[in-house]
Amino acid sequence: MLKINQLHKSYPIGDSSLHVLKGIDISVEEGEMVAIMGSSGSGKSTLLNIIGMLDEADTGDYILDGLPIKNLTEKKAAVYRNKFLGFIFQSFNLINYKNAIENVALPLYYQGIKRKERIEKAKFHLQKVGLLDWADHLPKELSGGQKQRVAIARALAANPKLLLADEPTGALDTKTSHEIMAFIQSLNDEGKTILMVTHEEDIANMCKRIVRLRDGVIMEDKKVNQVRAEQYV
Ligand SMILES: Nc1ncnc2c1ncn2[C@@H]1O[C@H](COP(=O)(O)OP(=O)(O)OP(=O)(O)O)[C@@H](O)[C@H]1O
Repeated sequence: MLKINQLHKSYPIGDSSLHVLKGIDISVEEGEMVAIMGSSGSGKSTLLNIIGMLDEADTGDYILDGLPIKNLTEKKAAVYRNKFLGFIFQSFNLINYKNAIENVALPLYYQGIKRKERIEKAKFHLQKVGLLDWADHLPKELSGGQKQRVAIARALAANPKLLLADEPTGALDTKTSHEIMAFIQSLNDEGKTILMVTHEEDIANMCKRIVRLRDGVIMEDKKVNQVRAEQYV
């Protein structure tokens, strides 16, 4: 699914620079569910943003689904992003003035899909996350867990090969976190490849593999016995 070789990334800070990723090597196969952990500032989000083609590495190779991701025009990057990737964020990133179904349908608009089909597909995905009855509601009328479900439905709408999640349970209480993780696990059971950043050890243990970063290098990369979230729901 993806292969990264000797990835480096620095940010300019005044006259000097901050070397954030220092030679990352990682491969993720189709069907995996991987947690990226590490203390604050270790480079987790930077790595996820590069994998998500929201940012670019300085040096190193990144191959996504057989395609080398390097020096792409913004237009081409946007096409690949829409085709391959779905994003879930800690703060949901829903559009406040659009209702749930319009939020879910939005990525399909960027794929050039006609309105009727967009709404049909959005309905299907809202149903999948159990929120069809809430289709007409604005984000402010939804609970945190419901907002994250809408965000997951939106991430799934364009049928991405890889789901990227940055602290998807970071803004949720424990019970809701477990409900969301149970749902994410069910997506992985269906074959979706998932990569998530988390601070929480119990959430990471609900993945199948944990990669630990420290100061921009991978300290540990190991398979784990997946804890099923539904037992806590
Ligand atoms: N756009 C940027 N410009 C300058 N420095 C940045 C930028 N983005 C991140 N950094 C710095 O790079 C380092 C790594 O940041 P990153 O967000 O990847 O860490 P993280 O492991 O995700 O941390 P957290 O768990 O706190 O979100 C931090 O020191 C951060 O301040």
